[in-house]
Amino acid sequence: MVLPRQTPYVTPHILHKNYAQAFDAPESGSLIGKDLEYFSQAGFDMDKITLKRNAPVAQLYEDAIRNEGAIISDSGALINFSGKKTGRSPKDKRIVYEETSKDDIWWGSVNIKMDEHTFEINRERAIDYLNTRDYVYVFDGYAGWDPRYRIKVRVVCARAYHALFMHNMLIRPTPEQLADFGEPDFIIYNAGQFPANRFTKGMSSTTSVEINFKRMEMVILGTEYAGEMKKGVFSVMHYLQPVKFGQLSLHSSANVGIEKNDVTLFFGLSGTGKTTLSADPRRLLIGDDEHVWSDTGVFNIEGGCYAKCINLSAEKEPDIFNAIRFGSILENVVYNPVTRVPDYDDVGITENTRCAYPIEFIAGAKIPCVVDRQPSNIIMLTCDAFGVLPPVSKLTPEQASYHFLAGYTSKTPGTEDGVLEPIPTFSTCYSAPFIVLHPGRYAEMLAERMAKHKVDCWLINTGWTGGKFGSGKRCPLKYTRRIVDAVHSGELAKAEFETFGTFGLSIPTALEGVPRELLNPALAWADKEAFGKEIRKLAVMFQRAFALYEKDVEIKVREAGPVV
Ligand SMILES: Nc1ncnc2c1ncn2[C@@H]1O[C@H](COP(=O)(O)OP(=O)(O)OP(=O)(O)O)[C@@H](O)[C@H]1O
Ligand SMILES: O=C([O-])CC(=O)C(=O)O
Ligand SMILES: [Ca+2]
Ligand SMILES: [Mn+2]
Repeated sequence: MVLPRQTPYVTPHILHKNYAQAFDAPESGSLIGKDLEYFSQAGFDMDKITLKRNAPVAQLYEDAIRNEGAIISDSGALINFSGKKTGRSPKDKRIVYEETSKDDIWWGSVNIKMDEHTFEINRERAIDYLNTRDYVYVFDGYAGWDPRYRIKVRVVCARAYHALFMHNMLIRPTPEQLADFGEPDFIIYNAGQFPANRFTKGMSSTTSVEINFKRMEMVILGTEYAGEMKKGVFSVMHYLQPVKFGQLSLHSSANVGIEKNDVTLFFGLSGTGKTTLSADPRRLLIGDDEHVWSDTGVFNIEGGCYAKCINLSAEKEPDIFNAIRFGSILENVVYNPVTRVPDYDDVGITENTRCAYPIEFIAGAKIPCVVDRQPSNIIMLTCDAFGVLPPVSKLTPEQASYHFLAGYTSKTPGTEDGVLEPIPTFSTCYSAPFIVLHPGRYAEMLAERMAKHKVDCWLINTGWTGGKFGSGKRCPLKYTRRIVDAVHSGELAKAEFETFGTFGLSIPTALEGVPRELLNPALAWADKEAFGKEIRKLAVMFQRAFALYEKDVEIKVREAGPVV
C-alpha cells in the first residue's frame, strides 16, 4: 500500500512508515561518474552503502535524531554527544613518516612517527567499518577563504553529526562549485565509533588519529570528538601554507574594525579567549580559530566557529549565544528534558562543551572571510593560572618572538582528554598540539611580517588575578574587553608605561575603567611574599621551556625573557 505523503489522520504505526519514506527520499547531491569511481577505488562497497554527499542540514538533523539519539534544543540547535571522548586525544595522534614530508616535520612528542604500512592497516579498518553502515556521509568543502591558497577537503564519515559539524566548519561550496569539485586535496576518513586495534604496531590505545602527508589523508578511529577533524584540517594547513605556499598559518582568531578597518590577530592556545574576544560588536569577525597571514592580508581557514559553551550567557557573550539556532551543533551540553533548554553551567558531561555554527550566524561576520590588509595589532592571549602576569603589557619585537616561541598558558580543563584543573604549559607558537614544522620556521616568518608591517604586539592575560588558581579569580571579562577596546582605539598605545619586574614587561600605569591594582599584579596580590615566590617560580619555568629554542634564536630574543 502506498500512503499519501500528508495523511492528516494516521495511526502512529503508519506515521512511522510514512517517516521512513520521507527519510529515504532521493538524496540530493548523489554521486555520479568520476566521484562514484573514486569511492569504489577507495574500497567502498557501493552495492551495500548509500552515500549522502553534502546532504541538506534538515536531512542531517533527521538522520542524527533517528539514528544517533540527537535532540533539538529550544532554540533549534542540534544537541549531540560524542561518547566517551569529549576532547582531543593528542597522545594518540600520529604523523606518517614518509619521504615527501619527513625532512620538514618536527618529530618528537607532538609529531609521533607512524610507518606507512600501519597507516594502510588503519585506513583499511576505517573503510571496512564504513562499509558496514547503511549510510555513509560525505562532505566536500574548502579550507582557506583566499582562492589562491585554499584546498579542497573531503570528509567521509558514518555519523550525520560529524557531517553536519564539517558542513559548519569548512567553507561550504556553492552548487556550481560542488558540481565540478573534482579531486579533493585532503581526505578525512572518520570511523570514530570503531576502535583501533590496540595490537596494531605503535598504537597506544583504542584511539588513533593519524595524518599522512603523502597520501594527503587522515584516519580517525576510536574517538567521536568532532574537534579532531577540525584540527586535522588545521594540521594540514600548518604544513602546506609555509611549505608549499610560503604563507604563515596561525592558531588565532581575527577581526577587523568597522570604523578604521584595522585588522587584529589574537593568538592563543585553547581556552584563552580567541573566540570570546574576537566576537566584538565594534568589529567584524574574520574568524575565531585558524588563520593565514598571507603576503596580501589575512584569511580564515574555516567556514565556521567552534565556541566553548561553559557558563555561556546571553549577557556576557551575546553574539555567540545568538548563534545557537537551527543548523548549529551543541556538543555534549546537558539540557532540560522537559523544556529542551541547554544548561550551560552543567559540567556533568564535560567542561569542554562546544557549539559549532557557520560563521554567518555571527551578526557581524566579514564574509568572505578575507581582508586584503595587513594586521595593525597582534594580541597574544595567555591564561595564567599563577595570577602573576599583568592583564596587559606591550611587547617589543624581541619579546613578541620570545613569547610566541615560549607559548605560555595554562591548559584549562576539558579540551584535552584528562586535563581536570588548569596546568601550566608551554605550547610553542600557541599551537603545539597541531604544530608540524620546527617552531623556529613559524617564528621567523612572524618576526619578518611584524617588522615589515610595523605591527604592535600586546600580551593579554585572561587568566587569574590577585592570587593563583584557587585563591585569586579569573580576570573579569568586562576588564579584558575594556583592555582590548583600548588597544583598538589607540588609547593604550598612548598610555604611560612602567616596567614590570622579573619579566621586564611594559605595563600601563592607568586605564580608565580598569582598577589600578588590577593592572599591576604586584599590587593585586594581598600576600606580597607569595606573589614574589610565584613569579619567580613561573620565570624559572619559562627559562626551562625556552632552553629548547635558545640555540635557534638571536641573543636579543633570548634576552627578552624573564630574569630571575
Ligand atoms: N577575561 C576573560 N577573557 C576571555 N575569556 C574569558 C575571560 N574570563 C572567562 N573567560 C571564558 O574563557 C573561555 C575562553 O574560551 P574561548 O572559546 O574564547 O577559547 P579559544 O581561545 O577560542 O579556545 P579554542 O582554541 O579551544 O577554541 C570562555 O568560556 C570565556 O567565557
Ligand atoms: O580543537 C579543539 O577541540 C578545540 C580547539 O579549537 C582547540 O583545542 O584549540
Ligand atoms: Ca575557539
Ligand atoms: Mn583552537
